[in-house]
Amino acid sequence: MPIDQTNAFEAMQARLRVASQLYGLDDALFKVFMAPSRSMIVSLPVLMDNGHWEVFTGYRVQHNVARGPAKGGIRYDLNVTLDEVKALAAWMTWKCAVVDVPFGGGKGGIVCDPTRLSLGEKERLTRRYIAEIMDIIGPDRDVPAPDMGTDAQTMAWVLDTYSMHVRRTENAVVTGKPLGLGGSLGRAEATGRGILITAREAMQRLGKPLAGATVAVQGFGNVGSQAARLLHEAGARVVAISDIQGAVKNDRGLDIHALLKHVAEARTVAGFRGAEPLDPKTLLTHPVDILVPAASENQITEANAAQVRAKVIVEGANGPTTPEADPILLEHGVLVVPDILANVGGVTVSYFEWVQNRQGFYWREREVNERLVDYMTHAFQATFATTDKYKTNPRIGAYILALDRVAQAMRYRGFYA
Ligand SMILES: NC(=O)C1=CN([C@@H]2O[C@H](COP(=O)(O)OP(=O)(O)OC[C@H]3O[C@@H](n4cnc5c(N)ncnc54)[C@H](O)[C@@H]3O)[C@@H](O)[C@H]2O)C=CC1
Ligand SMILES: O=C(O)CCC(=O)C(=O)O
Repeated sequence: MPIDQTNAFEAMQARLRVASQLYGLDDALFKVFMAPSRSMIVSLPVLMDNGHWEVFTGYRVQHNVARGPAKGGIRYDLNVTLDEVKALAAWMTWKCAVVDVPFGGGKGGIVCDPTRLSLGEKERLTRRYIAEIMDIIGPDRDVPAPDMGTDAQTMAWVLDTYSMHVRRTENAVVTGKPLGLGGSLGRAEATGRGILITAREAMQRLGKPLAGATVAVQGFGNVGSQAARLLHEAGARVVAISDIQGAVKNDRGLDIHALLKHVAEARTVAGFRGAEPLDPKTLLTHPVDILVPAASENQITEANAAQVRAKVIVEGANGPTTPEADPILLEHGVLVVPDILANVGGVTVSYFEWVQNRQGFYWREREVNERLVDYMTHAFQATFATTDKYKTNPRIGAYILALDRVAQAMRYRGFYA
């Protein structure tokens, strides 16, 4: 039966099906992996600044916890659906296994437009959400983190609300916190740093240096802005960037530090003086060596995949490529570093943050970054070794690597299928 290409959960299942068949996964485990182990839907009444009550819908999904507590971000966005959160939770299971950190997969979301909430409304919404999902989260159960529309301040409210309920300060309940509350050095830029690490590895596979390579980045939030900055600092030439409001280009290379200053004030890349405006629709097909989709799902589709001119795609976003686009990119010789490998930098440093909270001993930034390079280069090598072993593409290689590790944990725990 054809799948709905724009349904993120069906897109995850489609890749899982291919990987499971190639790997020879038994039917029972396949069925377990095809559905999340727990989905919670909560209704969140919030007193708005205008004196009226709004009722928001929130979700927390735990896909699999065989390897450890569920781990994954919280998304605030109007397009959040249960199926999207189920997909994001499953991707967290696979990511944590690919990079071999001892977590399962979880994710949360609230249907809201965070740009239209005041700080106070956002705080009340976050606190109500955490109070509602209180029973299923915790340092040994499920550890949230930031995702689209949430940030370190949101995580501070998560920590505080949870701590008020358990009547002690529990900073390991959430990661991506401010530094002064037990956050880790390096977490804010970790997903971007992971993109730098995997982009360098991918270019090396093509026998090309990263320095001098041209780059286009879709999305200039937490992930896209840090990826652009770090790639720029590593000597790559970032020539095009877009966000939800517009896009800019400069063939000689954008000055990313100046662009960051502009965005801090203007809240968009549009209007940046050191660049020309670009039609945002053409960002993904801009002629570059490396394309970094770092915005949202379903951006590279059957409709535009053949026009992609990049040699390498490093998927900063979760699920930016639809299943139908995969074979088209492959046919055109584009090397895709899949999301469940390319964007694991965030969860890896979240793991380091959780370890530091539990140790009560904090690491230097250099130690965090060196460990991140170590974890991610291992994950990259293991993914490509699996890809070669199964004669498949890197996305399916990453799924096979992950499901092998999760299946092994399931069997150790007594799931003898
Ligand atoms: N924050 C994190 O640590 C991690 C985030 N991710 C994924 O990375 C992606 C981005 O997340 P964040 O940077 O945290 O979100 P964010 O909310 O900080 O930034 C999102 C950016 O994408 C832009 N954007 C949204 N739709 C767009 C479109 N259609 N075209 C161009 N730009 C668009 C927004 O304007 C904004 O600049 C998401 O898929 C998220 O799940 C993955 C791993 C970790
Ligand atoms: O840092 C984390 O725990 C998870 C971040 C996240 O939501 C993701 O990797 O998609």
